[in-house]
Amino acid sequence: MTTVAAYAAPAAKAPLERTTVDRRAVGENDVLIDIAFVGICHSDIHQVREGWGKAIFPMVPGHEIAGVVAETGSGVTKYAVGDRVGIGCMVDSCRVCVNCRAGLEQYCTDGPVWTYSAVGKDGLPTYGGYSQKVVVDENYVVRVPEALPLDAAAPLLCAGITTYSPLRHWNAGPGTSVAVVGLGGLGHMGVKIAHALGAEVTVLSQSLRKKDDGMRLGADRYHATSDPATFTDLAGSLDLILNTVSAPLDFGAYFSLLRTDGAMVNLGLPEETVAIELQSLFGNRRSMSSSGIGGIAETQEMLDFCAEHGVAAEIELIRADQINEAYERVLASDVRYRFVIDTATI
Ligand SMILES: NC(=O)c1ccc[n+]([C@@H]2O[C@H](COP(=O)([O-])OP(=O)(O)OC[C@H]3O[C@@H](n4cnc5c(N)ncnc54)[C@H](O)[C@@H]3O)[C@@H](O)[C@H]2O)c1
Ligand SMILES: [Zn+2]
Repeated sequence: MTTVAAYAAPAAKAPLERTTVDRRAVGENDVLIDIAFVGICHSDIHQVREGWGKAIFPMVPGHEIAGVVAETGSGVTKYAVGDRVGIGCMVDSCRVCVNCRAGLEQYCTDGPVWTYSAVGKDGLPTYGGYSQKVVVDENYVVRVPEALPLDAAAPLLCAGITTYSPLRHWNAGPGTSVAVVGLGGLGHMGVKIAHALGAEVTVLSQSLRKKDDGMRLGADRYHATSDPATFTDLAGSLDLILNTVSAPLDFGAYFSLLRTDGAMVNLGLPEETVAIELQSLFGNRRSMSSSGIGGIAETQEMLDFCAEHGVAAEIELIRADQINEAYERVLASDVRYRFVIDTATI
C-alpha cells in the first residue's frame, strides 16, 4: 500500500480539497504510474454533484490521466519503468464476456470497473487521477506516443476516444459531412479528429463567439444554433451529428439536419431525462444513437492516429488549488478547451 496526495470531494456537491488516498501494493500484472497531468472532464463534475445518481465519496475524480511508469509487477510484459502511458475511464472489466472479447470493454456485461466512484476487483474503492500516483493492471494502460506532449495528450484518454470511436464506427471520412454540436472539451476534439479523418466538418454552437477557433481547429463551416436560419440552411445535409452538449437539446430540430439514413450520436450525458419526437426520425430512416468512450485497443489506435496527424487537445494548464474555480468555468462554458491539472501542484 502507498499513500499518495490527492484532491477529493468529501461529499456530493462539496468543493474538492487536498487529502491523501491509499493505492494498493503493485501486484504481479500491475504498473505504478507517476501521474503527470490529468484533464477535467465534464463527467467529473456531473459525478461530484451526483447528477447521474448515487456516487461513492470521498471521490477523487479524473479519468484523463497521463504519466510515466515508475514500477512494474513481476508479470508485466507490455511496459517498463520510464514508459509514457495513459489511463482513461476504466481500470478493469470481466475480460470474458462477449463485449470484452470483442475489445469493447467499455460495454462489459458485468460493467467495467470505472477509474473512480467504483469498487475494484481488490474490493477497494477506486480513486481517479487528481492524485500523484495510481496502480493499474497493465491491460488497462495505453502507451502515449513520443510525438504527443503528455499534458495535451491527457484529454485524449476521454475526450479523444469518446469522439474518435463514433467517428470511426459511423465511417466519417472523405465524402461524409459531419457536424459537431457544442465546442467544449469533447467538441473540439471531435472537430480535430473528424477533420484529420478527412470529413467535411460543421460546428453547431450556441453563438459565433468561438468561430475563429473552430475554423482553426479544422471546421469547414460554423453555424450558430441560436440563428433559426441555421436549421433551414443545413436541412437534410448531414451524414452524422456528434452531440457533445452536456444539457438537453431540441432533438427534433437536429434530426431535420440529417440526410436519409443519417445518424445523430449523443455523447453528452445530461442529468435530466429527455423527450424526443419520433416523427422527425421516421421520415428519412434517420437514427438516434449514443456511444460510450472506446475499448482499450481502440484507445491505443486513437493515440497513434493523433500522433501521426499532429492532433492533441488545446489545454489550459492549472494548479490543483484552481480545480473548484475551473469547475465553475466549465459550467459557465468558459474553457478553451480543456483544463488540465499539473499534478506536481497537488
Ligand atoms: N459518451 C461518453 O462516453 C462521454 C465521455 C465524456 C463525456 N461525456 C459527456 O459529454 C458531455 C460534454 O463533456 P465535455 O467534457 O466536453 O463538456 P464541456 O463542458 O467541455 O462541453 C460542453 C459543451 O456544451 C455546451 N453547452 C452547455 N450547455 C448547453 C446548452 N444548454 N445548449 C447548447 N450548448 C450547451 C457548452 O458551451 C460546451 O461547449 C458531458 O455531459 C459529459 O458527461 C460523455
Ligand atoms: Zn470524461
